[in-house]
Amino acid sequence: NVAAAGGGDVTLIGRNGDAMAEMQRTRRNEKALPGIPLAPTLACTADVEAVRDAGIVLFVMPSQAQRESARFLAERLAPDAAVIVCAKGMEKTTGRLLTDVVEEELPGHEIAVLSGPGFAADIARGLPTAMVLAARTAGIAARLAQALSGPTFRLYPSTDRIGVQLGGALKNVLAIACGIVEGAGLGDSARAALISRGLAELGRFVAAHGGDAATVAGLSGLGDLVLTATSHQSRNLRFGITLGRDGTANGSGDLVEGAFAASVAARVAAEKGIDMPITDAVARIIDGTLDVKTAIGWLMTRPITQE
Ligand SMILES: NC(=O)C1=CN([C@@H]2O[C@H](COP(=O)(O)OP(=O)(O)OC[C@H]3O[C@@H](n4cnc5c(N)ncnc54)[C@H](OP(=O)(O)O)[C@@H]3O)[C@@H](O)[C@H]2O)C=CC1
Ligand SMILES: O=C(CO)COP(=O)(O)O
Repeated sequence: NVAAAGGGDVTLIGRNGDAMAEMQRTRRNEKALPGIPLAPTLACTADVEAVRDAGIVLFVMPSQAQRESARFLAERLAPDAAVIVCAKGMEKTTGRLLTDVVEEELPGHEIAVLSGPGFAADIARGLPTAMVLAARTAGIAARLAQALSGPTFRLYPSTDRIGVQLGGALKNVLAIACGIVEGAGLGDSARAALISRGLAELGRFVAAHGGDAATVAGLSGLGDLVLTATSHQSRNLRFGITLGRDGTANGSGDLVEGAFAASVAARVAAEKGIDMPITDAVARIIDGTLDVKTAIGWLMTRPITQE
């Protein structure tokens, strides 16, 4: 919707033929964006061949579907098409960054990443939103940020693809942690502590992967963490609230990217020797090997160190 509102010629390709035909006809997506009109210039189709004409392709499918989608589209993309990863996560089976995964499947294409604070419904309504577009070079990032920005959607270019995408992936884990704190009734002070100590461990994770730790203080890091740790629009926060309140959180049917990211980040952190106590606790609470009360006791009684 945003890209279309910015004046671009935009086609939304989905795999469900009936749903795409309905969206094209009614100019609504009542399931995902109830009551919000689609931009008049947005075309909706299930015909994947439409991707052949695209100069910029946004990959908005969930993290764990990025590789198979890239593989499926490889033969259909225009040779000079740039791909922008919009999912927030890491590949669960390999622990790899999504830009690396997609690059592996689509050699020769520019692979960028879009991340930061922005709920789909807010963006589609035309509420003011700012996010980050990270690419391999400053020139490519500036070109893509310019192409996708519009009057209500402002993109800041960056060259830190690692920091930007890990900010998006790990803020989901920290949003789950903040939800657990809320659901368990542990108070606003605990949430503030989690946000700032969570940001510290996110910075360590980014630096260990070769990204810029300073990136986490920006939109895709602190910005997105503040949004999803405090707004009940966030699926990750809601998942955490249920977990903190009921001790388990099965079956909302929502996509909860942080549940995948927690286990993969905890595993990678253990392998690389990165200190990630909050992420580790969230992963263990989700897999049922740690209860919330024990986790809090464990986090609070760790050795006292410099902030
Ligand atoms: N929603 C939001 O506010 C934001 C979401 N994101 C990120 O965007 C990503 C997607 O989230 P969101 O759109 O909310 O998720 P949804 O679950 O709402 O939608 C996912 C879409 O991806 C499609 N899909 C799922 N699996 C596949 C597959 N294997 N191949 C092709 N298409 C597939 C689904 O198709 P179908 O309908 O046919 O099942 C559906 O249209 C996540 O990584 C999320 O973190 C980032 C910023 C904001
Ligand atoms: O990433 C998001 C907003 O920036 C969406 O968050 P949730 O996936 O938690 O709903």
